[in-house]
Amino acid sequence: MPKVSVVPGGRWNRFKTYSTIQRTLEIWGSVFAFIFKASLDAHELPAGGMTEEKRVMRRKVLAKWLKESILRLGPTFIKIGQQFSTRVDILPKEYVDQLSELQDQVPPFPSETAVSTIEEELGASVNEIFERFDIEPLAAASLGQVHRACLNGQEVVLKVQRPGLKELFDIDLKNLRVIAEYLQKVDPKSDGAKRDWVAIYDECANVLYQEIDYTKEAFNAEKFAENFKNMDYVKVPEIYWEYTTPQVLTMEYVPGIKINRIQQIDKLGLDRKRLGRYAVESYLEQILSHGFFHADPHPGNIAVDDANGGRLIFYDFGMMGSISPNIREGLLEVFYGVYEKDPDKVLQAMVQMGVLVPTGDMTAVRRTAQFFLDSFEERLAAQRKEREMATVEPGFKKQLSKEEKFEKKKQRLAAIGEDLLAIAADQPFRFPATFTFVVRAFSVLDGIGKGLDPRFDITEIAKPYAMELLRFNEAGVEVLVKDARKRWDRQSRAFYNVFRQPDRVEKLAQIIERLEQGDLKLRVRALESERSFQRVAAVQKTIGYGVAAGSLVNLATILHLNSIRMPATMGYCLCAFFGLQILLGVLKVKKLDQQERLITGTA
Ligand SMILES: Nc1ncnc2c1ncn2[C@@H]1O[C@H](COP(=O)(O)OP(=O)(O)OP(=O)(O)O)[C@@H](O)[C@H]1O
Repeated sequence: MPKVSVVPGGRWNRFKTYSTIQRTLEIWGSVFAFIFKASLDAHELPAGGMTEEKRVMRRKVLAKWLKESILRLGPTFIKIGQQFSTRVDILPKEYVDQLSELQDQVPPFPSETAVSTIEEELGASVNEIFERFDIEPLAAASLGQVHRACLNGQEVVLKVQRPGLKELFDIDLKNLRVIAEYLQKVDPKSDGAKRDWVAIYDECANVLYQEIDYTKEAFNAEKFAENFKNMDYVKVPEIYWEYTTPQVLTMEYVPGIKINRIQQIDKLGLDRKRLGRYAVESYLEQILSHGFFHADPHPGNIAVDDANGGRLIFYDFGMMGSISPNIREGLLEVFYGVYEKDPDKVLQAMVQMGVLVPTGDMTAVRRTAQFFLDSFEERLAAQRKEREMATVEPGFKKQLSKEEKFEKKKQRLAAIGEDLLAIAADQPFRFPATFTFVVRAFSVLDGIGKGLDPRFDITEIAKPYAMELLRFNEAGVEVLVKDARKRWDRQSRAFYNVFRQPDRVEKLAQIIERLEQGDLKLRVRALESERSFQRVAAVQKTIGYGVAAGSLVNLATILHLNSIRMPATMGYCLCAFFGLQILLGVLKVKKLDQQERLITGTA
């Protein structure tokens, strides 16, 4: 049996060696415990009946348990958990919140192990290489730890990887692949491109293996630094390539104050508002101009110092995102569409980017886009008003009561509920992983910005900056030229149409004639009936599973009574499988009923 050496720390750290079987059992133990807890939550009715609040509370408790299990299971799961903490498209909010806390909670490993890794990788003793080497680590992280040293008179830091990671990843990922394949089969949303668990697994595995090669991180850091070479408000530590290997990364020591340490930033006398603006602008620059962005901007990875009147220091380039030029152009087009409050422009850009797949019924999508553009505008106006009030009357903040919030939510749902359900049924949106990282980056930035300046408004900073990019950046100019061309085409078409009116009347008459003759058919979409059919199908399927489970339990019992053990056990197992399907079916029907109640306003 292959043995893997794992370092001390949590449960995964307790043993020096780990067998594949032990590790597999540990992983599956946690998986089954999670399934058991989740099904208990789904079944057990709390006192006083189930309410949305109680459901959220149960999800919170389970999500917390999951986070703790992930920490017990160690690096592979922590890193995958961190990746999932961006997937608002896959996980409920409570899970996303808990998984976002998975940073920097990993214990360090013995410094002697770090020293022997450095000596093995660099081929000499630390005393020979460095004038000084700090045995006490500066920081510990999930995949490695950071030590300070002095090299040829320069202050440097060395990021040293935990030993045995590759072997641990190999075992863990084999097990995770089995889980992904199972989810692919049982998740009703995993058909086609809707939620491809195996593809998600492949993506996670790929990112993980990339992260344990520090030469890739060094390369990313240099590319990032090169992109920002003309902007002195961004600092990236310089790489010492001669002392960098896949497991040891040596770079310039750039101390700074973490961007969420407000008091310390104030002590340095830095302009917090300006730092918040820099953070947003640097991200717009990365996403819209460079197409290469830091995909993990948590406050541990961004610091500030007082050089050049206050600058941002970026650490950790293990997880970077790339955006192709056509997506960048598409994003600028979306932005331009939002700016112009034109839903067609926004949708067209989304189709071009492959985020929206035109389905038969695009009216629901268009109406929803219009609705969101209007409410976005409304929200901005309300915020503007609130700010104005706050200047006149310091401390003013309009707080909506719980009832008011609920009423607003109900009104919103009543306005577009039907369309949202149609979109949910057609599933025309595709959400590539890169986008989830972009969304996550901006939501983290929003948090960072609000910490720095309570009046921080990401949209206000983004608007003029993105408009500038639109005017001066190559992709932006392309967007404007395309738009001008489209406007010109529309105007010339309108001019041409003036002379084509008689033709059109003739065509209309022909269509009416064909309708009368039955050559043409109108397709009418009745969303209510579609939903009813969906419910009937779900009920029918569940009844089918019930019949199968009932027959199997009878058959297995007869076999068992006649001491035909093996087939009887198989019968019981199959019966349990069908039982699980019944449970999933019942949950699905319940969910459909709940949606229906929301939409008809009978909730
Ligand atoms: N060049 C540097 N100069 C000064 N401090 C540094 C430098 N690089 C890293 N650090 C410190 O070490 C900490 C951990 O570094 P880093 O985030 O790169 O590690 P990591 O293993 O990639 O972490 P994780 O993957 O968990 O985010 C940083 O938050 C920072 O405090």
